[in-house]
Amino acid sequence: DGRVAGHLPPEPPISKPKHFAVADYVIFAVLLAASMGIGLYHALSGGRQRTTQEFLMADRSMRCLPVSLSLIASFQSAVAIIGVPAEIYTHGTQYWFIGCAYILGLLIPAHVFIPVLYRLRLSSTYQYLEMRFSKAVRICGTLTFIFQTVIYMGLCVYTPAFALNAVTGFELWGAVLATGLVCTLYTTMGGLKAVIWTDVFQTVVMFAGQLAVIVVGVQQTGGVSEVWRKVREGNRISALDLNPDPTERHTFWTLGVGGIFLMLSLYGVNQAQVQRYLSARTEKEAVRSCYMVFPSLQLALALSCVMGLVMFARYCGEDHSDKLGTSSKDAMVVYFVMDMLQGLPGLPGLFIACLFSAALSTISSAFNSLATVTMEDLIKPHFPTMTEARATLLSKVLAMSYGLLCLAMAYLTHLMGDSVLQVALKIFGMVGGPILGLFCLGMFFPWANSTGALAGLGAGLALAFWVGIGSIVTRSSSTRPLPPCRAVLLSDNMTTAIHAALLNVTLSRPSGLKRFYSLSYMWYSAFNCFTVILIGLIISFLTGGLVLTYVTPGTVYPLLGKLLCFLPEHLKKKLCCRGNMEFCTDIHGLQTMFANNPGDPLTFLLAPS
Ligand SMILES: O=C(O)CCCC[C@@H]1SC[C@@H]2NC(=O)N[C@@H]21
Ligand code: NA
Repeated sequence: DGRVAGHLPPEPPISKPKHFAVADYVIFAVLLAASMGIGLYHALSGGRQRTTQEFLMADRSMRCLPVSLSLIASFQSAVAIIGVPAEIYTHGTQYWFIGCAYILGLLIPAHVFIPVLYRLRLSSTYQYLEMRFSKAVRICGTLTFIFQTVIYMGLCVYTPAFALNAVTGFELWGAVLATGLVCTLYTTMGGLKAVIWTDVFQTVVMFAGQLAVIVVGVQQTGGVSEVWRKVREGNRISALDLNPDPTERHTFWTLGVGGIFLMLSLYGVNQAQVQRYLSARTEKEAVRSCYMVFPSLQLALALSCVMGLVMFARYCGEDHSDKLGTSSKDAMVVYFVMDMLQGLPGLPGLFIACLFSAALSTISSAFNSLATVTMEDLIKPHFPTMTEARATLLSKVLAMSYGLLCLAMAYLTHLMGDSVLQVALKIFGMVGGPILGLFCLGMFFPWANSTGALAGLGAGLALAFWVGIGSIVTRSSSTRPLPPCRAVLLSDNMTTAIHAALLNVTLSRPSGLKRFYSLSYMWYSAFNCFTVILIGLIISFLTGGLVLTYVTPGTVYPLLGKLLCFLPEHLKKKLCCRGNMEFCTDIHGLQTMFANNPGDPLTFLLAPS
């Protein structure tokens, strides 16, 4: 075709996207106004947010559809909208395998965590820790959650503003302030009802914005087949990578298995999600809402991955950081969107609305849950006589102050690394993992006591931060990006020769501590969860033996009984896991058990100290 091998026709020069048209600002303003409207509506309707039951728990009256859309919105923010396409653009579609983690990652919360937590009729999920262990464990759990959420919130506020500013000069702190204030206002006025219904609206806007970018992007890149060809050429379609090496950043194991623990820490025990489950009118509605999350989460994942592929087909993996003034691929995603949508009035505004919807719905969930746990776990226990009016007012003041605090945190997270997706996943792994471990220790190990729980949490967090900070400091978590697709077109045998040469260059395998730091951050949740459980059991054993301490009814899940469900009933009784959720829950029952079968293998474990 007249082309000399190795020379491709030059890519059309990308013109710097223009600033926004009026229509774009109008769409963005409509989003903020609509969110405010929903907040105002819930402030003036229903019980007018006069009680904490309504303000923090939506009167436990919600149906499964809004709850499920709100569950998606909580952990699908601008970080995913921008970070996932950047991930796919740079490293290929390996990340898409995290979708496999959504199956068990939602089934276990639906059938293990929700039944236990719903039947205890909690407001804060950390009340569970006091019922199962002690007040000290509850306080530590709450403080850990607050720490995690404040940092995560900062990241969620900063991401859209930073990316927009890098590409379009969109006023950075003006956007952060506008987002933060609107969000604080409607959350403070309308409580959980407003947060859930604005989440529903914002999730719809989020999907619409991503779809628009994909449709326009495919059309402007020459159609689906052209996109597919370019993506294949640039080998961005990753094959199933079964490499068992835990330091390999993204493989089927780190995403599909490690991702399950990440999902459990978010959809099983995270206050923002548990509060939504508890706001459902019945346990069945709560379980159904958890099931309904699955298709929407897969859709969200697919949209952001396809967006990354279309972006790759457009720019072929080249680096345009010179035009952007920043090397982060996250900013490049916004550049791609503005490049696609410019000249289509209103569409850039739709994408901005999509970005800020994703951010708003996560930030509002975050600091509504912060206000709830601060109120329920840290304040109410010390002021039992506080009147409803004062308690609700205080909750509103808390929501406001957390909103302002997150603006302050915004900048800190920017320093944590270049890929926002990676920073978010690390935060969840480092802090969410140990909290998950604490709940698993309580629910599945009746022998664990509060000393063990505290020691386990402490060890888990210490190890988590050692690995996490270590990986950031030694920058051992960044992986080489795949080559752009404009690599010189080589004849086949030349390519094979080069691959062979590359393969026998043994990559410098990190050893010892360096290898420890290069553990994939997708394993942080699992690794930290198991650390908490292991240390928790050992310390429990050392501080009280495996004597069964009194366990509050309903706080233990008969995991043993369920796993051994194939055993005949009398054997299960011997293994001391009776019926549903009432595992050896009363001293009398314990003594009866001794009396009935003195010789059984477990008795010495249960002998009164
Ligand atoms: O988007 C964010 O704010 C956080 C990044 C994604 C967090 C995890 S990834 C697995 C699960 N699926 C989601 O959509 N969010 C969570
Ligand atoms: Na969101």
